Amino acid sequence: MSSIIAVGESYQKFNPRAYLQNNYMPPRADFSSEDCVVPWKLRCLAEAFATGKIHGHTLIDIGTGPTIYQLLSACDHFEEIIATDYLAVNREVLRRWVQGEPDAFDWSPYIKHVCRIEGKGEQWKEKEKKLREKLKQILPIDVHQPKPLGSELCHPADAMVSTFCLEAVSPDWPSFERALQNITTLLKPGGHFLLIGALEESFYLAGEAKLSVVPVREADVKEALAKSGYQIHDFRSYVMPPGLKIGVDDVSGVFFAHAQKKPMA
Ligand SMILES: C[S@@+](CC[C@H](N)C(=O)[O-])C[C@H]1O[C@@H](n2cnc3c(N)ncnc32)[C@H](O)[C@@H]1O
Ligand SMILES: O=[N+]([O-])c1ccc2c(c1)CN[C@@H](CO)C2
Repeated sequence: MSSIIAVGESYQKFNPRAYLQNNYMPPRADFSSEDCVVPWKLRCLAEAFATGKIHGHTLIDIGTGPTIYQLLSACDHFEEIIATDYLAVNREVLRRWVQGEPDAFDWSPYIKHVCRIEGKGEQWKEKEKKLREKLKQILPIDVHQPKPLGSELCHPADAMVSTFCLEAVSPDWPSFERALQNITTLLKPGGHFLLIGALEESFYLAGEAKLSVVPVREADVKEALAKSGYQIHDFRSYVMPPGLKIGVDDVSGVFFAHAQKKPMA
């Protein structure tokens, strides 16, 4: 288990601002082309919610980090959104965005893009206000614990999202699969799960921190989801173009999975 402790220690140096700079600013955050990675991720999420299949009272995001893009299409379909992260610094970054602090990261290009692709004529300031109102809890989490939230969550969530967390916090494959089992206890039977992650990545940088990543392939993710009792509705992969391999990691691509936890047998 010491390797899980080593992962936790490596995250103490995680710098949210550097992480945001590396992954959520140009060139990776280029909205001029649908071929760019960030528009691809936002489109996967918008299309999943546009099916109308994913709705309910509470959605939980696992390993939210300092980002909110992954919640922009979700916020129209839930009353309450619970964000979670292992690091207090990330929970604080989220709180500052929710409170509209002037020095918070500017997500407006993302919010404008999602309003555009959703095509509902929603004003971006409305969507920003709606997400801030629904982001009611920002909780500590450790996906390596059988009860990742401790005793915090009183009843299972109606839906779950997780982006770039499991493979970035698991020292090896068995640990990834155990973490997936652990977070699956937070989702109600029949609940939908949207999972985004890195393909065949072994490290990424976040300021002083160099984080180890367990390299995963499409087949591994599909197998882990099946073993954790999910039916897969949609699975897509994005190949990282050379121009977006900028030295902040060695990621080969990004996967998107829309899965549903099978009802109790
Ligand atoms: C690569 S970042 C992903 C952030 C964000 N979801 C995104 O899409 O960019 C991984 C996140 O996992 C968090 N994390 C680290 N150890 C964790 C653990 N044991 N359980 C849950 N989250 C953890 C980190 O604090 C970090 O915010
Ligand atoms: O291309 N992207 O949009 C993007 C966004 C976030 C992350 C990556 C790539 C690759 N590294 C992961 C951490 O394992 C985080």
